[in-house]
Amino acid sequence: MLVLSKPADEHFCIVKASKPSPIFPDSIPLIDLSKPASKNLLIKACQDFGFFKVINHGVPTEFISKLESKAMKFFSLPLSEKEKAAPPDPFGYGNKSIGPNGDVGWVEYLLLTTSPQFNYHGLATNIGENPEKFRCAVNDYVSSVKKMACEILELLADGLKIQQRNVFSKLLMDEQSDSVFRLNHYPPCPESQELNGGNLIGFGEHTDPQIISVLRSNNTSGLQISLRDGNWISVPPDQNSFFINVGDSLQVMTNGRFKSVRHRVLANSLKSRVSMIYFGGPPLSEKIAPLPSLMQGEDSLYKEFTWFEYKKSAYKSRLADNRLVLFEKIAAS
Ligand SMILES: C=C1C[C@]23C[C@@]1(O)CC[C@H]2[C@@]12CC[C@H](O)[C@@](C)(C(=O)O1)[C@H]2[C@@H]3C(=O)O
Ligand SMILES: O=C(O)CCC(=O)C(=O)O
Ligand SMILES: [Fe+2]
Repeated sequence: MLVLSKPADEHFCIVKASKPSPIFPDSIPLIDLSKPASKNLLIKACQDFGFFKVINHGVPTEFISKLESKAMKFFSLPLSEKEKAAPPDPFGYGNKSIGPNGDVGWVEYLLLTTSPQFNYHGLATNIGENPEKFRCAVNDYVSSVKKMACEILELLADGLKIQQRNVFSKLLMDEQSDSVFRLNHYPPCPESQELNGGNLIGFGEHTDPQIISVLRSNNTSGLQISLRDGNWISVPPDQNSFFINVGDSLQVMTNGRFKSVRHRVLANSLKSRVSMIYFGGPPLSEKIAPLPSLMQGEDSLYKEFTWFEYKKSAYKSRLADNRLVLFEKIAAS
């Protein structure tokens, strides 16, 4: 449970929506991974939105429900217990505070690395149940979701007519891949309804810095994506599907052809939301640059940098900052 000393709106950011955010279920691209023709739809979705929903994804329901119930069990522990796995520096339990630079939201979370070298010491002992079982549930889920993410990345490489089909997926498959896994819990916030047309922020607007993010939530709404015109649209929840975000690194590798999507989560006044997100990232030493085969006749829009450099810079930024700006080449006038 989140415990507050003052009313929620004095702690958190309220976003004013002049009119209720539209829900456009039909406009969110839907990709059926069992259909080979999905390739072209995928490319279009990454160009137009940087966001889409996948069905027939092959992730066993059992892995999803097992991990979700373990996550719920963890989040329902007394705060003093959960805090034994805190602070998130960067991995561990976090509550209201997101990142090191003052961002806050109506959320509590567990942030974990997917690295096999990571031992759950100090974290798992405080996870509220058998640490080995928890670790297994995370590993089963993450391996399966990573496989799906790699399939999507290979379809994308194909769709872009890149010869090396695994040009993106190999970065997630690399032993040194710097990928992250996050469990978020947004408790219901009854005050959120009384905020005079405003909405309490659960997770503030941002783009994900990695290559690709795979998000699954329970059946509670809250996720919104920003369209190119700046309008926010609500994403209807669907616990049987996955939502995919293009991350900043994939935007750079495609020289801006694919767009990393700005998104946020609003607190729900009645229901609690639980989400599980896999952030597929490259090894720290990997150079993030537009692929030469996508650049025929084009100049790179970005300066050269490694994932380590980008991550270091991202972790100095606020959630809502446009982190890529610092890495853009200034266009010659
Ligand atoms: C404020 C921050 C939190 C964040 C690191 C950052 O400095 C900027 C990006 C944030 C983000 C967004 C996507 C993922 O949830 C995350 C784990 C990531 O890699 O970048 C978070 C970071 C975090 O919560 O530590
Ligand atoms: O919890 C969610 O649904 C999304 C959270 C998110 O965008 C993130 O953790 O980067
Ligand atoms: Fe995100």
